Amino acid sequence: MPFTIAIDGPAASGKGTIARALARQFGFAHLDTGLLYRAVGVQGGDPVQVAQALVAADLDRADLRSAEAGQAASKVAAIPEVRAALVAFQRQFARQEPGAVLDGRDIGTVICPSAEVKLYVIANDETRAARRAAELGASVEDMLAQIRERDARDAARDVAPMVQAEDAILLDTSHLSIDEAVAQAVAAVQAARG
Ligand SMILES: Nc1ncnc2c1ncn2[C@@H]1O[C@H](COP(=O)(O)OP(=O)(O)OP(=O)(O)O)[C@@H](O)[C@H]1O
Ligand SMILES: Nc1ccn([C@@H]2O[C@H](COP(=O)(O)O)[C@@H](O)[C@H]2O)c(=O)n1
Repeated sequence: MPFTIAIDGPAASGKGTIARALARQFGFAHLDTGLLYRAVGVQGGDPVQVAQALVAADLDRADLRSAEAGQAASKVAAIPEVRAALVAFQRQFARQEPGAVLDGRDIGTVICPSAEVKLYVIANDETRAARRAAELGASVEDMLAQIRERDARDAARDVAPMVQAEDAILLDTSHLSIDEAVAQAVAAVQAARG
């Protein structure tokens, strides 16, 4: 049986950093599911048709990490038919042996509700904005406004809103270095694996 790690949380909280580190540590595959919505958001045209036609190669576009792609993603992510079109791809990915790490907003609640480990990664708004600003070379004020707008939209949508799964472990990275955050996540996975 594949071992699945589901990591959710708001923008720039450190989900992807932790997910990549766990995948490396345990030899698992990793999917940053935000890339699916970013790829749909940047392509233009009818988002539902774009989502239905999405292939893995679409996730390799160089412009998907931009702040604009993030904003576009959170708008198309509120469309139920877009989300429905992307479910099979994510669940198929999660079925890999020996395991997979998926990070996003609804992995522990909707995509992989039976995941062996669920983490909900948070950090305070100012910390997240500062980290994202440093990453993208943008202003902290702009990033703060954008992540707040995105979080509000992601939490308020009717279908698969961003919410902590009841059985998810809360990991607040506000005052943790990357190494400290990863160490806590590794410990949670090791505890679950026995
Ligand atoms: N504990 C930490 N301490 C300092 N910087 C961190 C920490 N965790 C992550 N970062 C940095 O913060 C930025 C955002 O992290 P990351 O991309 O992992 O967040 P995310 O939650 O996956 O974001 P998104 O939801 O937008 O994909 C990156 O530049 C990353 O290197
Ligand atoms: N499982 C997911 C993953 C992402 N989204 C939406 O995509 C936006 C971009 O995601 P990042 O993780 O790359 O920041 C995000 O703001 C969500 O709107 C989603 O809905 N579900």
